[in-house]
Order: sequence, then structure tokens, then C-alpha cells
Amino acid sequence: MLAIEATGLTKHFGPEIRAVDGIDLRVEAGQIFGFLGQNGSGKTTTVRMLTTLLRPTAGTARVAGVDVLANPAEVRRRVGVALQEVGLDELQTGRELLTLQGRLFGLPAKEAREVAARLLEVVTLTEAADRPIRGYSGGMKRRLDLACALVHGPEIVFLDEPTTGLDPVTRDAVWQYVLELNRERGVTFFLTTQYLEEADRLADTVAIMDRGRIVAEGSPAELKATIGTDVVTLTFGSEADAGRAAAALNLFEGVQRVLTAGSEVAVYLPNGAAAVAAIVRLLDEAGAPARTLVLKQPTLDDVFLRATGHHLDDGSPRAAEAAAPGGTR
Ligand SMILES: Nc1ncnc2c1ncn2[C@@H]1O[C@H](COP(=O)(O)OP(=O)(O)OP(=O)(O)O)[C@@H](O)[C@H]1O
Repeated sequence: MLAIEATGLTKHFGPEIRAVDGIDLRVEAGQIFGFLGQNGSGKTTTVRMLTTLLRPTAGTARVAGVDVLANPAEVRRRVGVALQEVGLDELQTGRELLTLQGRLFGLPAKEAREVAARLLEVVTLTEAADRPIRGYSGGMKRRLDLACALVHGPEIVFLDEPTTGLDPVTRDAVWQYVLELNRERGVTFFLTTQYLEEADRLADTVAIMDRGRIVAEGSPAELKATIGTDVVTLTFGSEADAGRAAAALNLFEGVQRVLTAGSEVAVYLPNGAAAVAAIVRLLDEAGAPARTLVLKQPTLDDVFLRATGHHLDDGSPRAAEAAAPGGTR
């Protein structure tokens, strides 16, 4: 069964901005689908259309088998959503909010309290659970919002960059819980992310979004396998050197592909280790000696680079947030 199905899904903002430019999606029930792309590539806009918060300019979408335009209320009942911008009632405590959410979705009081306690634990908010939300830091609010999306046990959960700005320990706890819900309860996740590692570790299928279009799709292993066997990444003192090096490397025996991004060059070839010495000689002869040389197996970043022509700026985990003081006034 398909959990999410979209055809020609499109959102334009005025004549200029093609935020989402005709994408097709097919997400099997029980999958974790990773939607990878840079800021502004159209991920959030896609999530907003699929969760009935935004009307598509064109195209159709069915979520849990329900048409998002024909029956938005039913779609909302079936899904959980945690978006990037968080709107929470600041006067309630985290525990009150979660328990209330559970009650609103029809859970009996005892179960609502239990679910709230369990989710507070997962998002490491147990200690802050009985303080008003207005005293929470940005990261704490994001975690609470994530817990809210899960409270009614939805069958499909949309998470928009769920771990951006979280410290590594909390990020790991969130990943674990996503995997647990997926493996044990078959919850389908549609997860947008700027983190390659997150997509690689969690997602069964990854779609790479660039400027409103899907430019590559497949399992992480399939995507990496399309690259070739090894990647030698070289950096140079200038873009001119990189250009000269790329021209020379293109003629090197066995090279499948050469990509240039600024003063960096990536060379794809079957047996990198055997070729390294010859590559170094070749670059010396070409008058473009490399500053650094790294030989590695392909990663999703290599896939991203090939699909989009640029690196994913996935600025590794940002600084951990400090817990805000209680603020009970
Ligand atoms: N309401 C709006 N009005 C005009 N332009 C918009 C609106 N919402 C989004 N856009 C534009 O659409 C494009 C895609 O935005 P979107 O938020 O979907 O990207 P994203 O990949 O989710 O990025 P981010 O990670 O920053 O949320 C961007 O150029 C954005 O500026």
C-alpha cells in the first residue's frame, strides 16, 4: 500500500518562485522516506502541501489513501506533523500540553498521561516537563513539538528537519525513537533533512530535492552504488588550478567522471588506491599540484554533488542549546 502518492505536485509563489516544480512521490507504507535538500530547495513547501496546510498550484496528492484536496480533515486525522516553526501555548507546561493533545485526539486520561510521560522521556524533557513552555529554549520547544506530532499514534508522520539545532545526544534519542516507531508499529515517516548522515542512517528511500525538483531517488545503498567504486577528492590553491587539474584528470585512464566544485575536484574511478601515485604525478606535470588528497568510498554527499552540481551545506551539528531557566512568573 502507498502511504503517500503525489503526481505533478507543484507550488508556485507568483510568477517567479517555483518552490515545488512538478514532483512525483510514491512512499510505501512502513517506510522511512528521507527528503534531502538545501535550504530553499522546496522541502517545507512539499510537506505543507501533503499535510493540507498549503494548496498546490497544480498536481494531486493522496496521503493514507485520502485526497488532500477533497478531504483535508481526514488527512489531518491520520497524520502527525512537526514543522520547523513552532506554535505552542506558552503558559502551559510541557506535560499539560502533551496530555491535552492526547485527550483532544480521544485518548482516555490515564493513557494520555502515560503517553505524555513516555514522549517527554524520549525528547529528554522530563526534567522541564512541569515548567511553563515560555521558559523553554528554542531547541526544547522543537522537541516538545516533535512529541506533539506523535501523541495520537498517527500512521504517517511528517517531520520537517526534526533534529536541526539539537545536540548530538538528543538527536540520537530522536533517531532511536523514529526507528522504534517504524520497526515496531509500522509508522511511515516522511522526514526532511539537511543532514546526509541522518538520511543515510534512517531512510529506506532518499529523494534529493534541488530547486523544486527531485533530481535523484533510491535507497542510500543504490544511490551510492550509482557513483562508481571509489572517489578521490582533491583540493587546490585556486579555482584555476582545479580547472587545469580537472582537464588533465579527464584524460587519465580508467577515470569515470570528474566533477569540479570551486577549488575542489572529485574523481570517480574503479581502483582509487592503485591510481593515487599516478594521479599525483599527473597533477605535478600539469602544473597543478593538489593541496590535499582523500581517497574514500562514495557517500550520499557524492551522490548529492553529482545530482546537483554542488555540495549539501549540511553544516554539521550546531552548538548544543543551553537549557533555559524555569521562568515561573
Ligand atoms: N509563502 C511563500 N511566499 C513566497 N515564497 C515562498 C513562500 N514559502 C516558500 N517560499 C519560497 O519557496 C522556496 C522553497 O522554500 P521551502 O521553505 O519549501 O524550502 P526548504 O527546502 O524547506 O528550505 P528550508 O529548509 O529553509 O525550510 C524558497 O525560495 C522560498 O523562499
